[in-house]
Amino acid sequence: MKVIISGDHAGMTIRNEVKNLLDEMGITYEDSGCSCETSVDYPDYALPAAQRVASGEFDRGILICGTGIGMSITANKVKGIRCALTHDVYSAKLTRQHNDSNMIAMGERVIGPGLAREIAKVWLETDFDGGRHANRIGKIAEYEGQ
Ligand SMILES: O=C(CO)[C@H](O)[C@H](O)[C@H](O)COP(=O)(O)O
Repeated sequence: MKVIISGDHAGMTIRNEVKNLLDEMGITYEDSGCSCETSVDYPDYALPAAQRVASGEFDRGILICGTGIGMSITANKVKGIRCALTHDVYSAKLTRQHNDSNMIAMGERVIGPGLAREIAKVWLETDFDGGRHANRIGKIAEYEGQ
């Protein structure tokens, strides 16, 4: 699995924590987030990351900012992206099983690095259930014109 991780100036600590996790799990990743000496605009980081997941260059994407909300809104504008805002482990698991989410977003002003790591871990390890959920995702794709 290849993962792209990105984020703005408000998510540096969690971004680094998740990168440690990816290293420990032996997962190949690219960090396309800001270097963040100054304040930046999250769409400039969320959009390219989402496009690179949608194109198939990366299998999954993880976005980190202050709340996760702006980055998830942005990523979901890209055709083929199912980005879930996840601040608990249960949702992280279910969004893989039911939504086949290919991206998640988390907010460093909402949760701490320990929880973010657990969320990312379960999300990376959980498979899509398919079945009735595939039909539902198919309806989203149909709307997108895929
Ligand atoms: O929603 C957001 C991006 O997805 C964020 O929470 C931003 O990180 C946040 O808006 C940045 O706020 P700041 O006051 O400019 O640091």
